[in-house]
Amino acid sequence: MLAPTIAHLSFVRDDGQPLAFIPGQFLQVHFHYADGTATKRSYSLATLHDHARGPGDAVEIAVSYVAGGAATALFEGLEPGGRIDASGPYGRFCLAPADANRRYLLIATGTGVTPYRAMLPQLEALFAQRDVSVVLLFGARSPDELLYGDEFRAFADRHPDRFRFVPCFSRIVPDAPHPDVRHGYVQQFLAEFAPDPETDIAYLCGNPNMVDACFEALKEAGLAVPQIRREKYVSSK
Ligand SMILES: Cc1cc2nc3c(=O)[nH]c(=O)nc-3n(C[C@H](O)[C@H](O)[C@H](O)COP(=O)(O)OP(=O)(O)OC[C@H]3O[C@@H](n4cnc5c(N)ncnc54)[C@H](O)[C@@H]3O)c2cc1C
Repeated sequence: MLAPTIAHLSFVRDDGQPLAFIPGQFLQVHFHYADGTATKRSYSLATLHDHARGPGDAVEIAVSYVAGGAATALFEGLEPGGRIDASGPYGRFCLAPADANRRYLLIATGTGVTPYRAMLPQLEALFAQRDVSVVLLFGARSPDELLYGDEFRAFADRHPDRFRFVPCFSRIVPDAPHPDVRHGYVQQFLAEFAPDPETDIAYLCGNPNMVDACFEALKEAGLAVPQIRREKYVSSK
């Protein structure tokens, strides 16, 4: 468990092949409702590619349990070694290396942060190539819901001039928080980072209300729509 109601699940393909994907993409899990109707749900790939080893990694996702949810029931019933059907990768919520931006504003709530975990090795490679910095604003209710928080903090400590990790807790703030911790919703703190159409590209991922609120705030700050990339976690049922 990554958090009280969020599981990190790791799979391998039946055929033993790696799943080639671009960080930011998702896969779709296929299953049936009790009446036999086919359905599917999407999950962002959280896998950290090890560039030295190549794309031979497990297929990792973070699943937030939704009360009464059909896919939630599927995952809850899954034993270690159990199998699911999935297809992918899909999606274009990916860093575009050709972008000439100087800063990425990466914004997420909940499991919406998983694409950014997958992007860390790519960002590290980018830091070596050009003068680019990153601010990761991550909204969670409480410290125990800060998924992969230790990994993001360690990455920020390794790249203090390039990567800022700003956890925003809406309900419970930790005792003796890191100076970058904020109390409130992510959209409340966007202005603090002075979004700038001359330098920035923003990525928004997770809760649809958060994505819409940040999208509007970034447009007001002058960013053009192509500078604001969005992935809304809506159920595809
Ligand atoms: C591109 C994309 C990527 C996604 N990536 C992830 C991911 O990495 N991890 C992840 O956990 N989810 C992710 N989602 C959401 C995921 O696909 C499912 O929608 C979610 O897991 C709920 O599925 P379910 O079958 O359990 O619930 P459903 O049977 O679809 O819904 C049950 C009830 O819960 C409500 N509901 C659905 N989702 C939520 C929610 N998030 N919060 C509160 N109520 C809800 C529904 O309106 C419905 O009333 C992603 C969605 C998209 C479109």
